[in-house]
Amino acid sequence: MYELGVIGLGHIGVPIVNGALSGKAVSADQVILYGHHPERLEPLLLVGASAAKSEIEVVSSCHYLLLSVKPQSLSELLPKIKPFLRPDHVIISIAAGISARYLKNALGEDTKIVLAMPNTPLQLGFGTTALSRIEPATQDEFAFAMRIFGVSGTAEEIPAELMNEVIALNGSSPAFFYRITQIFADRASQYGFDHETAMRLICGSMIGAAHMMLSSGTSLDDLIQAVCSKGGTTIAGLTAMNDAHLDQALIAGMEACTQRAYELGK
Ligand SMILES: NC(=O)C1=CN([C@@H]2O[C@H](COP(=O)(O)OP(=O)(O)OC[C@H]3O[C@@H](n4cnc5c(N)ncnc54)[C@H](OP(=O)(O)O)[C@@H]3O)[C@@H](O)[C@H]2O)C=CC1
Ligand SMILES: O=C(O)[C@@H]1CCC=N1
Repeated sequence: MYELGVIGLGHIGVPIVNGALSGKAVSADQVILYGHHPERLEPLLLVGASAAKSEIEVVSSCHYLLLSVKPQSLSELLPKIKPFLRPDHVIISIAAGISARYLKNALGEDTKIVLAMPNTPLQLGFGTTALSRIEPATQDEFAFAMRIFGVSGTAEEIPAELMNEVIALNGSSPAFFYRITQIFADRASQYGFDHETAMRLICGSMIGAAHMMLSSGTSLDDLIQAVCSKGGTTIAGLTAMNDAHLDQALIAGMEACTQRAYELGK
């Protein structure tokens, strides 16, 4: 019996397994994998994980089952695996919008579930994952899931009712931040900066600002004030951004992200 089985090894599945192995949350000989693209599994097999020939083989031979397929693939996958589930199985689902109710309707009322929303920076050890324990999964089982993600960054327990809303905060937000950075970088290149220099300056400022927000003990208002010299450049920039409806653009993005999660879970 393997401790961790994984079905679906794509953009996020592979880095989750990589991180869990290198962070020693689970040992490679305790991991069995099944994905549609065998070449993506190869680096994981080289370090000692096992490959299954089917979804059923994974389910039949693991305790924790990480589902990292797209939400749209679950309607086909869940009925396939249901006959092979045992009461001790713990399903760890990272599928955006897929609630515990959806999973229990498909797999059975007593299914042990952990919902998790990770993000891709976990591939560099800077992930932030939000997790929720669903009864009857035990605290020890939840702790295992927390470790799987926590070794690749940080892991936070959140209420299950907020799993869709958290996607805008961590799951999808890296892409929002990349897009904002792209806008800054494109403008910087028009000013004459080479791309690499601009990226170092912009991203370095983002990292510095993030540290200030998390560790300086100063409120967001006071941090903003400290940058805004009276009559200076920052207040001019912020005023123009506010006049161009920055708040509305970002809030609309968050709302569309959350709305899509609810649609995917129907
Ligand atoms: N990408 C991200 O940043 C994040 C993604 N998520 C969630 O993670 C999940 C995966 O997303 P992502 O990695 O981006 O998607 P990908 O499409 O990159 O990966 C999913 C993989 O699962 C494969 N797959 C589908 N059905 C099966 C099956 N029955 N057996 C084995 N493999 C299967 C797909 O193969 P095929 O190519 O044939 O479809 C694909 O390779 C989604 O539910 C998403 O909501 C959560 C947080 C962040
Ligand atoms: O875009 C998506 O649907 C997934 C979920 C969060 C990040 N990527």
